[in-house]
Amino acid sequence: MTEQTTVHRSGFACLVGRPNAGKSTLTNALVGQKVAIMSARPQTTRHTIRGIVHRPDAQLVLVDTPGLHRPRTLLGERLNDLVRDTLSEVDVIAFCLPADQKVGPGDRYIAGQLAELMTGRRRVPVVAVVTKADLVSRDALLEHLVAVDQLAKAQDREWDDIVPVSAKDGYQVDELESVLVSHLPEGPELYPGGELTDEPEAVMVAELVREAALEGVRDELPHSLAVVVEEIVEREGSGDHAKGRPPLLDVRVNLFVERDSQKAIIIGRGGSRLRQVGTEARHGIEKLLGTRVYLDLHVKVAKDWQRDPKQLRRLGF
Ligand SMILES: Nc1nc2c(ncn2[C@@H]2O[C@H](COP(=O)(O)OP(=O)(O)OP(=O)(O)O)[C@@H](O)[C@H]2O)c(=O)[nH]1
Repeated sequence: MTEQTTVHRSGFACLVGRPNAGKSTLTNALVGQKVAIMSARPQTTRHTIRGIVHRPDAQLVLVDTPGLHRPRTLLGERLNDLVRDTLSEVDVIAFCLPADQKVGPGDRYIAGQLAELMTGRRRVPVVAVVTKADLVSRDALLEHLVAVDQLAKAQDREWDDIVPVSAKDGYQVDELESVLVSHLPEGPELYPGGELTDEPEAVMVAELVREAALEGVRDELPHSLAVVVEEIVEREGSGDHAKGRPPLLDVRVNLFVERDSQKAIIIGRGGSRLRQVGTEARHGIEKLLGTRVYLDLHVKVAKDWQRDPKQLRRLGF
Protein backbone atom coordinates (compact mmCIF):
# COMPACT_ATOMS: atom_id res chain seq x y z
CA MET A 1 0.00 0.00 0.00
CA THR A 2 1.58 3.20 -1.13
CA GLU A 3 -1.47 5.25 -0.47
CA GLN A 4 -2.08 7.13 2.73
CA THR A 5 -5.14 5.92 4.54
CA THR A 6 -6.38 9.47 5.02
CA VAL A 7 -7.24 9.92 1.34
CA HIS A 8 -10.96 9.97 0.69
CA ARG A 9 -12.22 9.33 -2.81
CA SER A 10 -15.62 9.86 -4.30
CA GLY A 11 -17.24 9.73 -7.68
CA PHE A 12 -19.45 7.95 -10.15
CA ALA A 13 -19.16 4.57 -11.80
CA CYS A 14 -21.29 3.22 -14.56
CA LEU A 15 -21.88 -0.42 -15.43
CA VAL A 16 -22.33 -1.17 -19.09
CA GLY A 17 -22.62 -4.38 -21.03
CA ARG A 18 -24.93 -6.24 -23.31
CA PRO A 19 -28.33 -7.40 -22.06
CA ASN A 20 -28.10 -10.14 -19.48
CA ALA A 21 -24.43 -9.44 -18.77
CA GLY A 22 -25.19 -9.32 -15.04
CA LYS A 23 -25.10 -5.57 -14.48
CA SER A 24 -28.10 -5.31 -12.15
CA THR A 25 -27.05 -8.30 -10.09
CA LEU A 26 -23.55 -6.91 -9.75
CA THR A 27 -24.88 -3.49 -8.76
CA ASN A 28 -26.88 -5.12 -5.99
CA ALA A 29 -23.90 -7.19 -4.88
CA LEU A 30 -21.74 -4.07 -4.66
CA VAL A 31 -24.31 -1.90 -2.96
CA GLY A 32 -25.75 -4.54 -0.65
CA GLN A 33 -29.36 -5.10 0.21
CA LYS A 34 -30.25 -1.46 0.62
CA VAL A 35 -31.60 -1.08 -2.90
CA ALA A 36 -33.77 -4.17 -2.46
CA ILE A 37 -36.91 -2.16 -2.89
CA MET A 38 -35.95 -1.32 -6.43
CA SER A 39 -35.59 -4.92 -7.50
CA ALA A 40 -38.62 -5.98 -5.48
CA ARG A 41 -40.75 -3.71 -7.59
CA PRO A 42 -41.34 -4.29 -11.28
CA GLN A 43 -38.42 -2.58 -12.90
CA THR A 44 -38.05 -1.45 -16.44
CA THR A 45 -34.46 -0.37 -16.61
CA ARG A 46 -35.08 2.39 -19.09
CA HIS A 47 -33.90 4.96 -16.64
CA THR A 48 -30.75 5.16 -14.62
CA ILE A 49 -30.63 3.46 -11.25
CA ARG A 50 -28.14 4.59 -8.68
CA GLY A 51 -26.89 2.92 -5.60
CA ILE A 52 -24.10 3.99 -3.30
CA VAL A 53 -21.16 2.04 -1.95
CA HIS A 54 -20.25 3.75 1.27
CA ARG A 55 -16.93 3.04 2.94
CA PRO A 56 -14.78 4.96 5.38
CA ASP A 57 -12.29 5.85 2.65
CA ALA A 58 -14.61 6.30 -0.30
CA GLN A 59 -18.03 6.85 -1.67
CA LEU A 60 -18.77 5.17 -4.97
CA VAL A 61 -22.00 6.14 -6.68
CA LEU A 62 -23.14 3.46 -9.09
CA VAL A 63 -25.09 4.35 -12.15
CA ASP A 64 -26.70 1.41 -13.83
CA THR A 65 -27.61 2.24 -17.42
CA PRO A 66 -30.10 0.53 -19.72
CA GLY A 67 -27.12 -0.83 -21.64
CA LEU A 68 -25.59 0.09 -24.93
CA HIS A 69 -27.21 -1.86 -27.74
CA ARG A 70 -26.61 -1.76 -31.42
CA PRO A 71 -29.38 0.64 -32.35
CA ARG A 72 -32.11 -0.76 -34.59
CA THR A 73 -34.55 2.06 -34.11
CA LEU A 74 -34.49 5.77 -33.60
CA LEU A 75 -35.49 5.23 -30.01
CA GLY A 76 -32.52 2.91 -29.70
CA GLU A 77 -30.25 5.63 -31.00
CA ARG A 78 -31.69 8.22 -28.65
CA LEU A 79 -31.27 5.83 -25.78
CA ASN A 80 -27.67 5.26 -26.77
CA ASP A 81 -27.05 8.99 -26.92
CA LEU A 82 -28.41 9.23 -23.44
CA VAL A 83 -26.17 6.43 -22.28
CA ARG A 84 -23.15 8.05 -23.90
CA ASP A 85 -23.95 11.36 -22.22
CA THR A 86 -24.09 9.60 -18.89
CA LEU A 87 -20.90 7.73 -19.64
CA SER A 88 -18.91 10.79 -20.55
CA GLU A 89 -19.64 12.24 -17.12
CA VAL A 90 -18.72 9.35 -14.87
CA ASP A 91 -15.31 8.76 -13.30
CA VAL A 92 -14.96 5.12 -14.21
CA ILE A 93 -16.81 2.67 -16.43
CA ALA A 94 -17.20 -1.03 -15.66
CA PHE A 95 -17.68 -2.96 -18.89
CA CYS A 96 -19.38 -6.25 -18.01
CA LEU A 97 -18.72 -9.34 -20.14
CA PRO A 98 -20.27 -12.61 -18.99
CA ALA A 99 -17.74 -15.42 -18.64
CA ASP A 100 -20.16 -18.02 -19.95
CA GLN A 101 -20.56 -16.38 -23.33
CA LYS A 102 -18.03 -15.79 -26.05
CA VAL A 103 -17.02 -12.23 -26.81
CA GLY A 104 -19.39 -11.34 -29.63
CA PRO A 105 -20.52 -8.57 -31.97
CA GLY A 106 -22.57 -6.93 -29.18
CA ASP A 107 -19.46 -6.67 -27.02
CA ARG A 108 -17.38 -5.36 -29.92
CA TYR A 109 -19.98 -2.69 -30.60
CA ILE A 110 -19.83 -1.52 -26.98
CA ALA A 111 -16.03 -1.68 -26.97
CA GLY A 112 -16.06 0.58 -30.02
CA GLN A 113 -18.33 3.06 -28.29
CA LEU A 114 -16.14 3.02 -25.23
CA ALA A 115 -13.07 3.64 -27.38
CA GLU A 116 -14.49 7.04 -28.24
CA LEU A 117 -14.82 7.85 -24.57
CA MET A 118 -11.39 6.52 -23.72
CA THR A 119 -9.79 8.77 -26.27
CA GLY A 120 -12.11 11.75 -25.81
CA ARG A 121 -11.45 15.13 -24.31
CA ARG A 122 -12.06 13.79 -20.86
CA ARG A 123 -10.57 10.32 -20.71
CA VAL A 124 -12.74 7.94 -18.74
CA PRO A 125 -11.01 4.83 -17.38
CA VAL A 126 -12.64 1.55 -18.33
CA VAL A 127 -12.42 -1.59 -16.22
CA ALA A 128 -13.33 -4.81 -17.99
CA VAL A 129 -15.37 -6.97 -15.63
CA VAL A 130 -15.77 -10.62 -16.46
CA THR A 131 -19.03 -11.50 -14.75
CA LYS A 132 -20.58 -14.84 -13.74
CA ALA A 133 -17.17 -16.38 -13.14
CA ASP A 134 -18.88 -19.12 -11.12
CA LEU A 135 -20.42 -20.55 -14.27
CA VAL A 136 -17.17 -21.62 -15.94
CA SER A 137 -14.07 -23.62 -15.13
CA ARG A 138 -10.79 -21.93 -14.27
CA ASP A 139 -9.39 -22.76 -17.69
CA ALA A 140 -12.39 -21.35 -19.48
CA LEU A 141 -12.18 -18.24 -17.31
CA LEU A 142 -8.53 -17.74 -18.24
CA GLU A 143 -9.33 -18.17 -21.89
CA HIS A 144 -12.11 -15.64 -21.59
CA LEU A 145 -9.86 -13.14 -19.86
CA VAL A 146 -7.44 -13.40 -22.77
CA ALA A 147 -10.27 -12.83 -25.26
CA VAL A 148 -11.40 -9.78 -23.31
CA ASP A 149 -7.86 -8.45 -23.26
CA GLN A 150 -7.69 -8.96 -27.02
CA LEU A 151 -10.88 -7.02 -27.48
CA ALA A 152 -9.09 -3.89 -26.26
CA LYS A 153 -5.84 -4.72 -28.06
CA ALA A 154 -7.73 -5.01 -31.35
CA GLN A 155 -8.37 -1.31 -30.95
CA ASP A 156 -4.87 -0.49 -29.84
CA ARG A 157 -5.91 0.02 -26.28
CA GLU A 158 -5.64 -1.55 -22.87
CA TRP A 159 -8.35 -1.85 -20.29
CA ASP A 160 -7.41 0.04 -17.19
CA ASP A 161 -8.00 -3.18 -15.28
CA ILE A 162 -9.55 -6.58 -15.86
CA VAL A 163 -11.40 -8.18 -12.95
CA PRO A 164 -13.27 -11.48 -12.97
CA VAL A 165 -16.18 -11.58 -10.49
CA SER A 166 -19.19 -13.57 -9.45
CA ALA A 167 -22.06 -11.60 -8.02
CA LYS A 168 -23.68 -14.89 -7.14
CA ASP A 169 -21.07 -16.23 -4.75
CA GLY A 170 -19.33 -12.95 -4.01
CA TYR A 171 -16.04 -13.94 -5.65
CA GLN A 172 -13.87 -10.82 -6.09
CA VAL A 173 -16.74 -8.39 -5.53
CA ASP A 174 -14.68 -6.59 -2.86
CA GLU A 175 -11.70 -6.57 -5.19
CA LEU A 176 -13.77 -4.97 -7.94
CA GLU A 177 -15.03 -2.39 -5.46
CA SER A 178 -11.44 -1.47 -4.57
CA VAL A 179 -10.41 -1.29 -8.21
CA LEU A 180 -13.32 1.01 -9.06
CA VAL A 181 -12.58 3.18 -6.03
CA SER A 182 -8.93 3.44 -7.07
CA HIS A 183 -10.03 5.20 -10.26
CA LEU A 184 -12.08 7.83 -8.43
CA PRO A 185 -10.71 11.29 -7.82
CA GLU A 186 -9.98 12.44 -4.31
CA GLY A 187 -13.04 14.11 -2.89
CA PRO A 188 -15.45 14.34 0.03
CA GLU A 189 -18.66 12.37 0.50
CA LEU A 190 -21.14 13.29 -2.20
CA TYR A 191 -24.07 12.03 -0.19
CA PRO A 192 -24.37 12.05 3.56
CA GLY A 193 -24.22 8.84 5.50
CA GLY A 194 -24.42 6.21 2.85
CA GLU A 195 -27.21 4.78 0.84
CA LEU A 196 -29.33 7.06 -1.21
CA THR A 197 -31.10 6.62 -4.45
CA ASP A 198 -32.12 9.04 -7.14
CA GLU A 199 -34.91 6.72 -8.20
CA PRO A 200 -38.12 8.50 -9.16
CA GLU A 201 -39.80 6.87 -6.17
CA ALA A 202 -37.34 8.53 -3.81
CA VAL A 203 -37.81 11.87 -5.48
CA MET A 204 -41.57 11.59 -5.11
CA VAL A 205 -41.29 10.44 -1.52
CA ALA A 206 -39.14 13.50 -0.79
CA GLU A 207 -41.70 15.71 -2.48
CA LEU A 208 -44.57 14.27 -0.41
CA VAL A 209 -42.67 14.84 2.82
CA ARG A 210 -41.74 18.35 1.77
CA GLU A 211 -45.36 19.18 0.96
CA ALA A 212 -46.59 17.87 4.30
CA ALA A 213 -43.83 19.68 6.20
CA LEU A 214 -44.58 23.02 4.56
CA GLU A 215 -48.33 22.77 5.00
CA GLY A 216 -49.47 25.88 6.85
CA VAL A 217 -45.95 27.22 7.46
CA ARG A 218 -44.98 28.09 3.91
CA ASP A 219 -44.53 31.75 4.81
CA GLU A 220 -42.16 30.95 7.62
CA LEU A 221 -40.02 28.41 5.78
CA PRO A 222 -40.30 29.24 2.12
CA HIS A 223 -37.06 27.88 0.72
CA SER A 224 -35.24 26.81 3.81
CA LEU A 225 -36.29 23.21 3.68
CA ALA A 226 -34.48 20.41 1.90
CA VAL A 227 -35.64 16.84 2.06
CA VAL A 228 -33.37 13.85 1.57
CA VAL A 229 -34.58 10.28 1.41
CA GLU A 230 -31.87 8.34 3.19
CA GLU A 231 -33.25 4.88 2.80
CA ILE A 232 -36.17 2.88 1.52
CA VAL A 233 -35.84 -0.73 2.60
CA GLU A 234 -38.16 -3.64 2.86
CA ARG A 235 -38.43 -4.90 6.41
CA GLU A 236 -37.29 -8.48 6.43
CA GLY A 237 -40.04 -11.07 6.58
CA SER A 238 -42.75 -8.41 6.67
CA GLY A 239 -44.62 -9.44 3.55
CA ASP A 240 -46.39 -12.61 2.64
CA HIS A 241 -46.90 -13.14 -1.06
CA ALA A 242 -49.10 -16.20 -0.62
CA LYS A 243 -51.54 -14.28 1.56
CA GLY A 244 -51.32 -11.20 -0.60
CA ARG A 245 -49.89 -9.27 2.33
CA PRO A 246 -47.68 -6.45 1.07
CA PRO A 247 -44.29 -5.91 2.71
CA LEU A 248 -43.62 -3.12 5.18
CA LEU A 249 -41.18 -0.52 3.92
CA ASP A 250 -38.96 1.39 6.28
CA VAL A 251 -38.57 4.86 4.85
CA ARG A 252 -36.00 7.09 6.52
CA VAL A 253 -36.05 10.76 5.61
CA ASN A 254 -33.99 13.74 6.74
CA LEU A 255 -35.37 17.26 6.64
CA PHE A 256 -32.70 19.92 6.56
CA VAL A 257 -33.42 23.44 7.74
CA GLU A 258 -31.06 26.36 8.21
CA ARG A 259 -31.80 27.47 11.75
CA ASP A 260 -32.83 26.07 15.10
CA SER A 261 -35.93 28.27 15.04
CA GLN A 262 -37.05 26.60 11.83
CA LYS A 263 -36.41 23.20 13.29
CA ALA A 264 -38.71 24.15 16.18
CA ILE A 265 -41.45 25.16 13.75
CA ILE A 266 -41.36 21.85 11.94
CA ILE A 267 -41.26 19.77 15.09
CA GLY A 268 -43.93 21.76 16.95
CA ARG A 269 -44.82 21.66 20.61
CA GLY A 270 -43.79 18.30 22.03
CA GLY A 271 -43.28 16.98 18.51
CA SER A 272 -46.98 17.29 17.72
CA ARG A 273 -46.54 18.95 14.37
CA LEU A 274 -43.89 16.51 13.17
CA ARG A 275 -46.24 13.64 14.01
CA GLN A 276 -48.93 15.26 11.86
CA VAL A 277 -46.46 15.77 9.04
CA GLY A 278 -45.42 12.15 9.33
CA THR A 279 -48.94 10.80 9.25
CA GLU A 280 -49.92 12.86 6.27
CA ALA A 281 -46.78 12.08 4.31
CA ARG A 282 -47.06 8.40 5.17
CA HIS A 283 -50.57 8.18 3.73
CA GLY A 284 -49.30 9.74 0.51
CA ILE A 285 -46.28 7.45 0.32
CA GLU A 286 -48.36 4.35 0.94
CA LYS A 287 -50.62 5.34 -1.91
CA LEU A 288 -47.65 6.05 -4.15
CA LEU A 289 -45.79 2.81 -3.44
CA GLY A 290 -48.83 0.63 -2.92
CA THR A 291 -47.60 -0.92 0.28
CA ARG A 292 -47.39 -0.35 4.02
CA VAL A 293 -44.85 2.19 5.17
CA TYR A 294 -43.07 3.00 8.41
CA LEU A 295 -41.91 6.58 8.03
CA ASP A 296 -39.01 7.80 10.14
CA LEU A 297 -38.49 11.57 9.97
CA HIS A 298 -35.47 13.43 11.30
CA VAL A 299 -35.13 17.20 11.34
CA LYS A 300 -31.59 18.53 11.14
CA VAL A 301 -30.00 21.92 10.96
CA ALA A 302 -27.59 22.30 8.03
CA LYS A 303 -26.35 25.83 8.28
CA ASP A 304 -25.87 27.86 5.14
CA TRP A 305 -26.71 24.99 2.87
CA GLN A 306 -28.28 27.32 0.39
CA ARG A 307 -24.99 29.00 -0.29
CA ASP A 308 -22.84 25.90 -0.52
CA PRO A 309 -22.94 24.20 -3.93
CA LYS A 310 -21.62 20.92 -2.59
CA GLN A 311 -24.31 20.77 0.05
CA LEU A 312 -26.93 21.73 -2.48
CA ARG A 313 -25.85 18.93 -4.74
CA ARG A 314 -26.00 16.31 -2.06
CA LEU A 315 -29.41 17.57 -1.09
CA GLY A 316 -30.56 17.05 -4.63
CA PHE A 317 -30.72 20.60 -5.94
N1 LIG B 1 -24.43 -17.78 -12.07
C1 LIG B 1 -24.49 -16.44 -12.05
N2 LIG B 1 -25.54 -15.84 -12.62
C2 LIG B 1 -25.59 -14.50 -12.61
C3 LIG B 1 -24.54 -13.72 -12.03
N3 LIG B 1 -24.86 -12.41 -12.19
C4 LIG B 1 -26.04 -12.39 -12.83
N4 LIG B 1 -26.49 -13.64 -13.09
C5 LIG B 1 -27.73 -14.01 -13.78
O1 LIG B 1 -27.70 -13.51 -15.09
C6 LIG B 1 -28.98 -13.03 -15.49
C7 LIG B 1 -28.87 -11.59 -15.92
O2 LIG B 1 -28.47 -10.78 -14.83
P1 LIG B 1 -28.86 -9.25 -14.72
O3 LIG B 1 -28.13 -8.73 -13.54
O4 LIG B 1 -30.32 -9.07 -14.76
O5 LIG B 1 -28.23 -8.71 -16.05
P2 LIG B 1 -28.29 -7.24 -16.67
O6 LIG B 1 -27.01 -7.03 -17.35
O7 LIG B 1 -28.69 -6.27 -15.62
O8 LIG B 1 -29.43 -7.43 -17.72
P3 LIG B 1 -30.26 -6.32 -18.55
O9 LIG B 1 -31.13 -5.61 -17.55
O10 LIG B 1 -31.02 -7.16 -19.54
O11 LIG B 1 -29.27 -5.42 -19.23
C8 LIG B 1 -29.87 -13.22 -14.29
O12 LIG B 1 -30.59 -14.41 -14.48
C9 LIG B 1 -28.91 -13.37 -13.13
O13 LIG B 1 -29.42 -14.17 -12.11
C10 LIG B 1 -23.44 -14.41 -11.44
O14 LIG B 1 -22.47 -13.83 -10.92
N5 LIG B 1 -23.47 -15.78 -11.50
